[in-house]
Amino acid sequence: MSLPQPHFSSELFTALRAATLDDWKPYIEHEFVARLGDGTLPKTAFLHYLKQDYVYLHHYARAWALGVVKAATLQETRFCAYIMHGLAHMELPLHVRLCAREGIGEDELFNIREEPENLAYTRYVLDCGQTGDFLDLLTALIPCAHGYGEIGLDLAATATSGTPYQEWIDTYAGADYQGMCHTVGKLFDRAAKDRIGEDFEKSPRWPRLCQIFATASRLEAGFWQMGLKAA
Ligand SMILES: Cc1ncc(C[n+]2csc(CCO)c2C)c(N)n1
Repeated sequence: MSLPQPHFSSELFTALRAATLDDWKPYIEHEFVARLGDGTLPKTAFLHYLKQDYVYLHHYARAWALGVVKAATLQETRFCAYIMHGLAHMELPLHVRLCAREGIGEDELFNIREEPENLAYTRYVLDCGQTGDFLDLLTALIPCAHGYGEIGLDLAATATSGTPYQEWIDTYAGADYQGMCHTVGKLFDRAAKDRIGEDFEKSPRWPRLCQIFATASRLEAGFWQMGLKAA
């Protein structure tokens, strides 16, 4: 079955996704995702994922902060600072609230032992930003942001009614999150055009961008698999 086309209207995302579909599909169609949709994902697996994700989001926020440093225009700086602020003050507190309902406090969250899959992914993204430029960094960040947008849309269309994960699905399928993906996609295209021109695939940097995008997608699939270990 072929995946539906997402609507993020980023030319570069669309091109990278098409070029690396063998790594993209196992992320988007992972068993963890399917079981969020049909409601069979054990709560232990979801909570394990959520606790690791708290630490993940901290490092992900640091990576957007690195974007502030690597930005070449004030618009890029402002945008990265805006996303980082949203992560620190909205996304992370949401995880804290979800975990608090299960009796897990924020101290425990901050001090959890990071799984190797989590360490690998977060530090890989930061390393892409440190060794590369703003475009390399964004290419490592996009599979996270856009992948969840695509998964949200897929699940909103296919989920079994009554799944306990409906709130999670609605968050990522919702207009706010989809709008954010759209805005990030526009920034991504602008950043690419400013650095490698309009014809992305002809740039000498294209193979490296594909490699970064595919690696981040594989690390996302690994993150889902890590969640299932607690099932
Ligand atoms: C492993 C992992 N990958 C992706 C996301 C999704 N995500 C991370 S930050 C953010 C909001 C701003 O981009 C979203 C949707 C996640 N939570 N955990």
